[in-house]
Amino acid sequence: NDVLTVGKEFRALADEFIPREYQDYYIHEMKKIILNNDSQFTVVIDEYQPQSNVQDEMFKAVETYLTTKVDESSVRKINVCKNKENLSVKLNENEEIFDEFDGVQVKWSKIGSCYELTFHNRHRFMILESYLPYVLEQSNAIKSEESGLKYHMIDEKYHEPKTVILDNPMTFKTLAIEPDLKKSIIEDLNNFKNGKEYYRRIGKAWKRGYLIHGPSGTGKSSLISSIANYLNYDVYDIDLSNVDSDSQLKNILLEIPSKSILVFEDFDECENVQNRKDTFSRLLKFMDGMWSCCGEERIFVFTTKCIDNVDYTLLRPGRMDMHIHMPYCTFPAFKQLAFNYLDVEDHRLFERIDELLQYVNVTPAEVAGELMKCTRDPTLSLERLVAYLER
Ligand SMILES: Nc1ncnc2c1ncn2[C@@H]1O[C@H](COP(=O)(O)OP(=O)(O)OP(=O)(O)O)[C@@H](O)[C@H]1O
Repeated sequence: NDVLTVGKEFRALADEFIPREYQDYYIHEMKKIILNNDSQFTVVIDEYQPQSNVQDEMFKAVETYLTTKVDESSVRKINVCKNKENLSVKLNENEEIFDEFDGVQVKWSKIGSCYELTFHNRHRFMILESYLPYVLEQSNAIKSEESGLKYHMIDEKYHEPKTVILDNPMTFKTLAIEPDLKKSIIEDLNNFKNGKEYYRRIGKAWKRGYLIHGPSGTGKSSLISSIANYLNYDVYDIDLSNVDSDSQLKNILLEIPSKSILVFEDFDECENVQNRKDTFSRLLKFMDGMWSCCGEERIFVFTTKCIDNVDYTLLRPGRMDMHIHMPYCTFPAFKQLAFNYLDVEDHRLFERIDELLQYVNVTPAEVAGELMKCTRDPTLSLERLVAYLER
């Protein structure tokens, strides 16, 4: 209607001022301008979250996604940057990239420190509901394909985390624990992974807390690697003993992206007891409070060698979603290790080993160590293990 009204007024003016032969051309062009302005919709994605210096997840995702879309031949200038392992091409300021999704054309441009996404108004719903989630998904896929899972160590005053590729092949297939326990952990992870709607409905942050306890060598770290490999999440190992202020802790936790496992290993073994208690109570407040809503899809893992050392506040119902006890080696766990290391599913010595494991406290790490000594001769290897257990 607006276009029609303006069009009529324009024709009246045109009759007066524009020669007849040019009138149709001008009216046509003007309608195009009005329609264009009226029908374009722009989504702006800022680099930083409001009032903070934390880089926005969506911004990072767009940046990663667009590296695969930059057509070097069509832009005037490109930024090539070394991003840890590889070179990547970035969209330069004021350049544009066109993309197509489901038959819909969209335009990305970099304006200052923002990305702008422009498309026809009538696709607004589809872009917000499908295209942007698709960009996020693609960027996650690109990231994990590019580099594999990462292990980040965060300590000492948190400047830059030290990052290495998580190259631990431990999975739930090779992890030696009681089959029922394994099953219940996998079920819990599946429920968590598919629980977005559920967490939203019950009004809780989409996170899960595991307390893993057991003596050294029972596989606490191996379990964490299995979880990371299963969910395809990066691991952030956080040393609480070096975090000494509220804002430092908040910054650490806010910087960690979603789809991450935050590990607080041996959190009860900090030398400075007071420091540990303070940081720990802040962490619990953070987990309970509004800050925990800032990042989604996060798993918090606390490990300890001795649950008796753990403060009651952490054990209270509702704090940790699951307490996982990693025991000394049981017979089913041994069978898994024998299969992993010797490729043996049954053997005449298994009965004796089963008997011995009922009263010998030996860790899976020790059993694995014994089995590894002679993998080419399973019988000899098992005989050595029997001798070790008897000793
Ligand atoms: N349950 C297990 N299943 C398979 N391998 C295991 C298991 N437990 C230990 N191992 C083997 O022993 C090694 C050491 O175990 P791991 O580091 O996971 O134990 P941990 O409980 O985290 O020990 P710590 O408390 O000293 O950190 C692992 O790399 C793995 O090879």
